[in-house]
Amino acid sequence: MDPSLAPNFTPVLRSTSSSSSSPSPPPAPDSRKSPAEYDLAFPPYSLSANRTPHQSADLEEVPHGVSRQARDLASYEFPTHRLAEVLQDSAMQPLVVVACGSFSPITYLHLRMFEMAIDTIRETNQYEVVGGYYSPVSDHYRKAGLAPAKHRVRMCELACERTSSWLMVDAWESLQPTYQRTAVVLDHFNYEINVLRRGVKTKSGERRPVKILLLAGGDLIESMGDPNVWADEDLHHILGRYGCLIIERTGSDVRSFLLSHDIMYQHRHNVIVIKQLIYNDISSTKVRLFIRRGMSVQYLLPNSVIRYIEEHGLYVGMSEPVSNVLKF
Ligand SMILES: Nc1ncnc2c1ncn2[C@@H]1O[C@H](COP(=O)(O)OP(=O)(O)OP(=O)(O)O)[C@@H](O)[C@H]1O
Ligand SMILES: NC(=O)c1ccc[n+]([C@@H]2O[C@H](COP(=O)(O)O)[C@@H](O)[C@H]2O)c1
Repeated sequence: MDPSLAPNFTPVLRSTSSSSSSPSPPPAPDSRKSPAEYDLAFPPYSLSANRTPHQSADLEEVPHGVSRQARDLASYEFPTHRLAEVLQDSAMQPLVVVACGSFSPITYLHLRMFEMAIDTIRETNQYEVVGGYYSPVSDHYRKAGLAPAKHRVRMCELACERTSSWLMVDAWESLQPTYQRTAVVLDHFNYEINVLRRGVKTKSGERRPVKILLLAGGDLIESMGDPNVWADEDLHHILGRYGCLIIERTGSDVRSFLLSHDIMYQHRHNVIVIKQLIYNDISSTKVRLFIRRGMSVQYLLPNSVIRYIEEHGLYVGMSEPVSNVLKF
């Protein structure tokens, strides 16, 4: 059944206590907390499309722990600590941006993708971004270079909490016992946000459904032309029911691809292409290679992620086919 049509909505709204002005004492690293207790030292930021363009977070050195998500489905909770509860401008449609991928490891490019997206979305004057999520793929996605999902989720968490004021990581996909297609992952976000939480409130108290958009690079979109990788039915679901924000990637001609692909063309009004005004081509594959060769990866990914990789000895002993590495 279409999850947004499920009867008897059960609103599960988070507490607003995190807006308290007095900072709490720092929690122990990796302690389990309820979503409402996340990041108490930092008030939630408005993600209005009209937010100050230069708002940033410099949290790298903040000496507090970053909550760790559940490591099994039994204790899983959808993270909402940075999901806006109230739409600031009722003339706008609320929007959540979701990036699916390996993130092995997450880099500054993956973080920049969301900032490029928010700038482009603001220009449309149609949407207000109320949340942004990474959904790292599970270990069942057999791709060379994947560190175990628990590490990839944790690195994304560190990157989000230490360098961003609005991004979150959802571990649901990574905890599934089998590989979940992207269409299913987007349905999960829709279920959590629009069915269980009934969207977001406007200032007058009315509830609005949230539009969910997949954020992806041009290479991922071009892979949608391969019927062995993506089913047509899934593409109609992803592009028709949800929608897509595509970051142009050096060397990929997204606009020609959109024009030539029948399903993409059919749903073109649900697709927003993001031009990279400053090209960023940081590649996780290259980062893994540098680590294996003992080279520096400083300034390619957040310090907290580099420290985590070192502490856990990630990527050091692995090997990848030369053809993989030379592609990037
Ligand atoms: N240089 C880039 N420009 C635009 N988008 C990118 C770029 N690199 C990655 N992406 C996008 O980031 C998302 C997550 O990518 P993912 O971690 O799965 O692969 P990757 O970054 O290419 O890493 P790997 O090198 O391990 O294949 C995908 O949507 C991908 O298209
Ligand atoms: N049919 C599908 O739903 C499908 C196919 C290929 C990749 N993906 C997703 O795209 C993301 C990135 O994949 P790659 O790293 O292989 O480009 C992953 O989250 C993966 O699950 C989904």
